[in-house]
Amino acid sequence: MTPLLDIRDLNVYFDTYRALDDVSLSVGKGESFGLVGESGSGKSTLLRAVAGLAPVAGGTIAVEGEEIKGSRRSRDFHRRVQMVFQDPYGSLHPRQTVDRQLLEPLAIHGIGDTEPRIRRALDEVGLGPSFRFRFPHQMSGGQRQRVAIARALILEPKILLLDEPTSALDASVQAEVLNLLEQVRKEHGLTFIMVSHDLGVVTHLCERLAVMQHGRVVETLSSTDLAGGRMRADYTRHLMTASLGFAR
Ligand SMILES: Nc1ncnc2c1ncn2[C@@H]1O[C@H](COP(=O)(O)OP(=O)(O)OP(=O)(O)O)[C@@H](O)[C@H]1O
Repeated sequence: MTPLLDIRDLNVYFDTYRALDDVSLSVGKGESFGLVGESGSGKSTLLRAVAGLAPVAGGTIAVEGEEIKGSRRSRDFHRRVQMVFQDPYGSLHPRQTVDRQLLEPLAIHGIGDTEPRIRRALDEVGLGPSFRFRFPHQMSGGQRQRVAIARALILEPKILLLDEPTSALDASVQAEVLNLLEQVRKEHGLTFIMVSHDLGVVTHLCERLAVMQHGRVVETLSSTDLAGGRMRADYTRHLMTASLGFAR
């Protein structure tokens, strides 16, 4: 079966620094796939390269078997693939209401029925209509991230690229937002590729994961194998031992 997202031999350079070094991975439809690895290993760069936000020097990215060419992403790409960033304060416009921020993608894509869509999107992320005319600074971090998720979902994409979506939030709010993500994934049959430095979060939410080190994928394995200590690479074992609560 054609993978929903297929990445082959991807290379990204920042000047002469090789941030991604021949990275290959495939993610199937409806799968929840994690990216883990130490800081600077290239996890965010991989998501950003898929989204057209990092300079790809070589390799291919295909969505539903169709190769994505160049650095500019088409409207069609954005209907299929959306990204949620770590810091919703940075990703939301500070001087626009929630309503305006949800309307924008609909307007860009020429989608009508905006009223019910905006109401539904807010409802889906657990925010009532009273949030519609608030500005980002009038909401908590968790509520802002819910708006960012609503904005990503409003175009009904197939793939969500999640870059540490809860790491800027308090521990109690993190769990709520992770549960919300899991719920919307199941309801919409979405495919997730999620970066997290928290192995506990990744094994809980993702069925499979890739372990990255120095811009390379050192190992791809299932969460069950990771939790059961059935890894091949020493680095994966090291990462797991270093992750508090997973030491064995
Ligand atoms: N725009 C950029 N310009 C120059 N170097 C960059 C840029 N973005 C990332 N890098 C470098 O590429 C490497 C990989 O960064 P990346 O953000 O992908 O790591 P990461 O695994 O997501 O780390 P973290 O968990 O800390 O977010 C790092 O050495 C980083 O300094």
